[in-house]
This record gives sequence, C-alpha cells and structure tokens, in this order.
Amino acid sequence: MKKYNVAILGATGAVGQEMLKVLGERNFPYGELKLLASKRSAGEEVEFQGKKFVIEEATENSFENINVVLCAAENYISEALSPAAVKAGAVVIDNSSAFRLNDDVPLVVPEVNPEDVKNHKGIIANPNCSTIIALTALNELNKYAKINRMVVSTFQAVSGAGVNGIKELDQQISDINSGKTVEIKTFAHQIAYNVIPQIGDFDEMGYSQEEMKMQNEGRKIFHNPDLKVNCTCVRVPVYRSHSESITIETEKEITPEKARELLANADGVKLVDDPASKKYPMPLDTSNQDLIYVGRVRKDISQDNSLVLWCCGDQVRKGAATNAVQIAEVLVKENLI
Ligand SMILES: NC(=O)C1=CN([C@@H]2O[C@H](COP(=O)(O)OP(=O)(O)OC[C@H]3O[C@@H](n4cnc5c(N)ncnc54)[C@H](OP(=O)(O)O)[C@@H]3O)[C@@H](O)[C@H]2O)C=CC1
Ligand SMILES: N[C@@H](CC(=O)OP(=O)(O)O)C(=O)O
Repeated sequence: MKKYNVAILGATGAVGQEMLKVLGERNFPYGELKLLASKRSAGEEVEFQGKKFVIEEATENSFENINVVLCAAENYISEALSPAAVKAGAVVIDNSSAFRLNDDVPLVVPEVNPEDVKNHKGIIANPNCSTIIALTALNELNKYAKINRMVVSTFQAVSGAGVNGIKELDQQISDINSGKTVEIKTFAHQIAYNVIPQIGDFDEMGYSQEEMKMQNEGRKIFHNPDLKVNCTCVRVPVYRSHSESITIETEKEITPEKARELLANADGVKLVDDPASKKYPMPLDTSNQDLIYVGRVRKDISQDNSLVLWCCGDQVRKGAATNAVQIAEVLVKENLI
C-alpha cells in the first residue's frame, strides 16, 4: 500500500494531539511522521504506536518530502508556514480560519461536499468547529428541502479555546474551591460556574467573529450563497463537545417524522430523540468520538416550514482533527496527493 509522509503542525495542542490519535485509529497510511510545534516544545518526546517521536520546531524548511500537512495552529502561524509547505510539494489541510473564505481554497466537510477537494491548489481548509457540527447534522435535511435560513445558539466547550482553555477552567474551579482569587487569562470573564456570550471580537453590527462563521462558511459548504444565518455563540464551563440549538426554515415543509427518518440514515449522525425517556444529546455522552448526535426534533410553532433541533458533537474530534484526517482520506482515495 502506498504511504504518505505526514506532518502535524501544532502537534502539542488540543487539536494536534487528537490528530495523531485519529491517524492511528483510522489506520491512515502514513510513512514518515513529523511532529512540529513552537521552539518551546522542540525536543519533547511523544510516544505513538510504540515508537518515540521528537517534537521539532516548525520552520519554512520543515516540509521537504512531506505529502500532507495537518495544520493545527493559529492563523498567523498557518499564514507564515502553509505557503512554504505548498511550495515544498505538500497539501496543507488547515484548521485555522486564515484561508477558509479564499476562492481557491476548498472548505470541506467530507459528509457534505467531498467533491470540492478536487479544486485544491495546495491548501484545503477545515471549517469552524461549530459549523462542521451543524452542517453534518443538517446535510440530509438540506438535501431533502433546501435550508433558506438558520437561527443558531451554540454552547461551546472550553477545549475549543485549546489547551489554555482547559487549563483555565481547571484552575478556576480549583481556586474557587480553595478560596483563592480567580485569575482570568484566556476568556473574557470567569468561565467556572458561568456562561459567557462572547467568542471572538464583535463587529459593528454586534456579531462576534465566531458567530459570522456559521453564515459565511455555511454558504460556501452548502453552495448556497443566499443562506441566511443568525447565530449567537456562548462559552460554557464544559470540557469537551459543543452543543447547538438550531432552527431551520426550509423551502418546503419537513415534518418532524420525516426529519427523524432522514437523520436516522445520515452519514456521521446519530439520532438520539426520545425526550419522554429523557434521551437527547448531551456533551458528556458525545465526547471522544466522531458522531454528531441530534435530538429534540420538533416543529417550530412560531412559523411555517421550520424545524427546531438540538445537536452535540466533539469539536476537537469531528469539529477539527477527524474532519481533517477524513479530508486526507478523500485525497488518497481520489489520488490527489
Ligand atoms: N480546539 C478546538 O476545538 C478547535 C481548534 N481549531 C483551530 O485549530 C488550531 C489549533 O487550535 P488548538 O489545538 O485548540 O490550539 P492549542 O493552543 O491547543 O495549540 C496550539 C498549537 O500551536 C503550536 N504553536 C504555537 N506557536 C507556534 C509557532 N510559533 N510555531 C509552530 N507552532 C506553534 C503550539 O505549540 P507549543 O505547544 O509549542 O506552544 C500548539 O501545538 C487553531 O487555528 C484553532 O482555531 C479549529 C476547530 C476546533
Ligand atoms: N473558536 C472555536 C474553536 C476554533 O478554533 O474555531 P476556529 O477554527 O474557527 O477559529 C471555539 O473556541 O470553540
């Protein structure tokens, strides 16, 4: 079997560490494996599949002989290093938001628009985590009856802000329980025992950057430039898995029964919808795996052709690492690397 040399850029981060796990779990046919991070982590050892790997400092010269770069670093790092990786002949699958809306960069959720990878020019973008979760959940409904409008509220786990987000919740809980003063570094306010209706900076309309991604990226992935989305993103003191309350308005009616039938057979989705038995998706049940759980499916009683649903998914997995590895698998299958 042909092997592909893989580099993970940001290998010590929340997403990078998960990428390594997912490569192993899905038996991705990797040959050479390079783990890249900042100078701070260079020299650290990581054990993977019985072998020791040493973290290297990422530089423009890190990508010789690499076929695929799984990039899990901030925008400015991806902007600085992805072009060098492409120049060296690699395909970059980028988790940052740096290139997502560029015309020559496919933005791909493999369950929804895998064919878009064909137009890549070296960089393929992984969408925003909440957007991946919502669109995976909605794909079959959108195919049955085009979605014209979405109203979304997200409840986003602290790991969405990386390893520092996890540390901050841990630290604040421990400080509060031992009567110490709470320190705030990563989030705008105390996150322990709180919810914060801000993820990213606000624009002049009052929407945060994170909130606008659902519309801007959703339009590109669904190939629907007229899709209208109104989104509110909230950080909650949950470690893993984002939850979303979603209302969709469709071009023709989808009854809740039909929606459940479509969701029960949707790729990447698990229907958990039995409220009478207290069964619905919750982050504690959806973490460390890849399915997007959907439930609480019901008619929107406030307007026609509208449905309300609730979904949860592990944003470090399907919302980031797994989606990226799935894109690499499409490239392999289509002989595009
Ligand atoms: N967390 C999530 O759920 C999701 C994250 N994303 C996106 O994925 C990317 C990574 O996020 P996440 O894993 O959460 O972040 P983390 O903060 O957990 O990890 C950041 C990674 O970037 C590395 N890094 C920092 N500075 C440099 C540098 N100068 N050169 C090379 N590498 C560097 C860090 O290495 P070191 O340890 O050495 O500092 C670390 O490996 C971001 O673009 C984020 O927006 C997308 C979807 C979901
Ligand atoms: N901002 C998301 C995670 C993320 O990194 O998104 P993006 O890749 O769109 O910046 C969160 O905090 O939960």
